[in-house]
Amino acid sequence: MKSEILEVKHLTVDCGNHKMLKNIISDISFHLKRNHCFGIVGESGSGKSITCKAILGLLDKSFDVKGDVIFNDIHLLKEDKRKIRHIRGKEISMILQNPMTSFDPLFPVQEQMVETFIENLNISKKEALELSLKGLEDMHILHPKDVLKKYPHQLSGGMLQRVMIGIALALKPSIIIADEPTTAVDAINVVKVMEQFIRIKENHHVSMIFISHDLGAVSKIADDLLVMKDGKIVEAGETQQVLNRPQSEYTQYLINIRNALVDRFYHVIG
Ligand SMILES: Nc1ncnc2c1ncn2[C@@H]1O[C@H](COP(=O)(O)OP(=O)(O)OP(=O)(O)O)[C@@H](O)[C@H]1O
Repeated sequence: MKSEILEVKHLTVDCGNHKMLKNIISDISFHLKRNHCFGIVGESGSGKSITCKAILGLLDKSFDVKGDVIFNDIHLLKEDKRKIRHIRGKEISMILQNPMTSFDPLFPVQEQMVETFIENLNISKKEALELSLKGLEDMHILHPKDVLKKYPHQLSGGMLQRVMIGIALALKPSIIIADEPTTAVDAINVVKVMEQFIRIKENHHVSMIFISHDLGAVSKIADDLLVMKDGKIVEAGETQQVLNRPQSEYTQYLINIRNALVDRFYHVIG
């Protein structure tokens, strides 16, 4: 078995038509090792989300995607849509920035979890119900039976995100892609959501791509790091090496921002 579970080779994304073509991602290559966490960091607009959407075939026709994305010997950019949909549901789970957009506001959480599990795991309704409860228990969510009966708007962003992580994990994917999973979460829940991710990394056999503009958050969890700016790779390497001996001015700038924030935090709390 290869040590890399996902390889991205020379990924390039352009947007628009022949009259006005805008390059968004330029020649990105990296690989995700099995049971490792790969962090992608960069400021807003650097191309982190478009990179992940391109990998998963989630970009619409206005985008032109070139390069190779190889998951377990399957060339994702060349496969037919049905197979990709199956891989996306079962093998690669994505956790989005805003959990509210992942749920249908009209149905209680339980119904949506059960439906997702039946569709992706081919199990009975009773088994799907049991798995829903277990999914929330695994996330250390208190009163899981009550939470299951709630509609999405009755839960906080942080709670919904933890439900989302519970669903993603219960599907037992090979890869989890988390795109800024703490953006829509309040400060107290950010810690809880980060704890869940660190626990997942330690206890579950899952490979992960963790995307954030926050170098501090990424560095807590990622084994390897890729720094992006304007759709290009600025720097890549083992996380500690990148943090301790940054080779580019831009990475140093991100480290300085992070250090200034930490200093300010300790100043405020005395
Ligand atoms: N639908 C679109 N059409 C055209 N350009 C787009 C579209 N979506 C994103 N872009 C452009 O692609 C570039 C990368 O955007 P992307 O959302 O990947 O950045 P990001 O690093 O994920 O930032 P953020 O953290 O704010 O989401 C930006 O310049 C953005 O303006």
